[in-house]
Amino acid sequence: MADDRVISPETADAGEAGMEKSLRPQYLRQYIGQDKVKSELQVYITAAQKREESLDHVLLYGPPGLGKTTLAMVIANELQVNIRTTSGPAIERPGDLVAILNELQPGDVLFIDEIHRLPKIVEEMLYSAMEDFFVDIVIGQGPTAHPVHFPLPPFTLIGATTRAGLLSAPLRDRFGIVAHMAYYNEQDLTDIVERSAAIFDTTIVTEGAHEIARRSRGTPRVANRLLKRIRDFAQVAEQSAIDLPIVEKALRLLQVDGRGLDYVDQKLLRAMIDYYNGGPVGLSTIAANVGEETDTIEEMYEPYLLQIGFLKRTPRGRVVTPQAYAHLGIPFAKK
Ligand SMILES: Nc1ncnc2c1ncn2[C@@H]1O[C@H](COP(=O)(O)OP(=O)(O)OP(=O)(O)O)[C@@H](O)[C@H]1O
Ligand SMILES: [Mg+2]
Repeated sequence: MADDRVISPETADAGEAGMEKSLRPQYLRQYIGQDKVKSELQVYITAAQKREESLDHVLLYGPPGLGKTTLAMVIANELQVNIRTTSGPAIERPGDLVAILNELQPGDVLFIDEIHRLPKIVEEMLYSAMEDFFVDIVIGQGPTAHPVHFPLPPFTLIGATTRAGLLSAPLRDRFGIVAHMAYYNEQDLTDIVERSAAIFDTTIVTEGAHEIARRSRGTPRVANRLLKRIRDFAQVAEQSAIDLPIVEKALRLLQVDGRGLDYVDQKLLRAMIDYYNGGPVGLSTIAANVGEETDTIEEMYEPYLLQIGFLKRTPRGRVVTPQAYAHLGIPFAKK
């Protein structure tokens, strides 16, 4: 069910992945928002360049679609080095990691997406690679097996994760730079929509861009996807520019409400209100009610609802807030 949601923060398909590539900013100055992360990175990048050293390892964490992969590529561009991209689940054995590390040139960036999903033995091998730029591997089997010390060029590991909490302490501690990606504010998202529209060669009025921003759940990936859908609506309506009425009409048809909630969010909140008087309700109960996995609720639906203050976490479970009642037009009775 989650896959067909227009406001899902995850990449939908290969077509969307291609579109994202064309929309990716290349340099820090084109990267909109995340000002704190950007200004810190700028300092570290400049310092590393002055010392002619590799940049410290960087951990990027935050919800899906906020620009972690994009930022990793931007960092490599700023450093003027190559980037090698892989992901935690793709590196199955220590040998896979050695093969990747072996290809790195001094100063290169190795980007490991979903780094919390690295197999344990691979992760342990990464410790010495990160800290002292070597790995010890065993070559051969049985009586002929012998350890080999394998020096590596200095490199920068950039790890990305949506779940920093799932990272082991030894791994987390080896990142000199830890950057928390925050949800984007409306102004930054408006700028992102306007920038993307320009790349698509589409005219959009600022009120239209702002309306898309308001309903994008603080997430550039969602903003770009909504823009693309709305652009189709405008095209079919033979409208040369995207204005506010066409944005509103399209989002009504796409069932994305004024705060960016869709039918699943609404169903989730309403089930909590109708059956549990607004909570507290346990995560597994909520999941059963909307027919989703608990992980999906925790990673994809809940963060935004918590962020905008529609849900609250308490020791006894999740609670629907008065703001959510107001948004849904349901009278809130104090308990
Ligand atoms: N700061 C930004 N400025 C402009 N566009 C951005 C920015 N951040 C992200 N985007 C756009 O949003 C899309 C999604 O970004 P990206 O793939 O980097 O997210 P992510 O955090 O890696 O997501 P995931 O957790 O799913 O891997 C990209 O196509 C990019 O164009
Ligand atoms: Mg990514």
